Amino acid sequence: MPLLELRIRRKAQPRAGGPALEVLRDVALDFPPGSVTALLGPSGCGKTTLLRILTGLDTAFEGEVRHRPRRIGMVFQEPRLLPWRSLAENLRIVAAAAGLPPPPVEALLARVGLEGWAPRLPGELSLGMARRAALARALAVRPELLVLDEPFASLDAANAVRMRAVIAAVLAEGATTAVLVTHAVEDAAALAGRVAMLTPRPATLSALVAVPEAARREPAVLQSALAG
Ligand SMILES: Nc1ncnc2c1ncn2[C@@H]1O[C@H](COP(=O)(O)OP(=O)(O)OP(=O)(O)O)[C@@H](O)[C@H]1O
Repeated sequence: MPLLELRIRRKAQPRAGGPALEVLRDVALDFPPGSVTALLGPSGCGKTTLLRILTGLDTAFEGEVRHRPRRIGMVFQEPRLLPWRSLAENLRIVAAAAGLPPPPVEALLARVGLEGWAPRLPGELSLGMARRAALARALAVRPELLVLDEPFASLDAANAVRMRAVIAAVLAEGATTAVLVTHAVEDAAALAGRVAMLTPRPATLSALVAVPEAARREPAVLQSALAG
């Protein structure tokens, strides 16, 4: 995968009966192949909007995205699994849509701690399990780019720990370029190679720092690097 280049000059959201809301301004970011980037920023600053532009879900912006890969795996806060399809079918459908042969469903589900769940329906899963199923589905497209939007939001402590371990294992393989939106410096320190920090809206890039090795043990080190 060549260097993925994001160049947003301006992104505004139209608002009924009022001026458009300027969400992003002058955000230029390159994503080297195999890099893991955490996007940090205050609530509502435009992180999800940036992800939607990066992945091509939103094309109504001024700027361009160069070398967007063909196979992109996404995990949204809402798992968005097809409710009347088994987990196996949910995985097969995205792989087929990407023009891939049937994916190794059992192996993918085992990887996220859902062995034996292939024939079950999404409604039988807790939020934590559904989020992990959504990750298995994202992996079913053999993603060149993996996008994780607040993967730990609203999970109880046990499920968050489990999700962190699964994501850490996937990212450690280094097979994919990844972008992780999170509020937590601790998660950025544990999982990412670098952090892109956004300002309040209209969001622009305020810092881009490599995660210092010491921050893996002591996340406060990353906090100081971002502040400095
Ligand atoms: N479809 C839309 N129409 C109008 N406004 C929108 C739309 N989507 C997002 N917005 C607004 O754009 C701003 C940025 O939203 P976005 O979801 O990208 O922020 P965020 O940083 O991901 O937020 P959070 O951290 O709370 O998830 C917010 O003020 C939001 O209300």
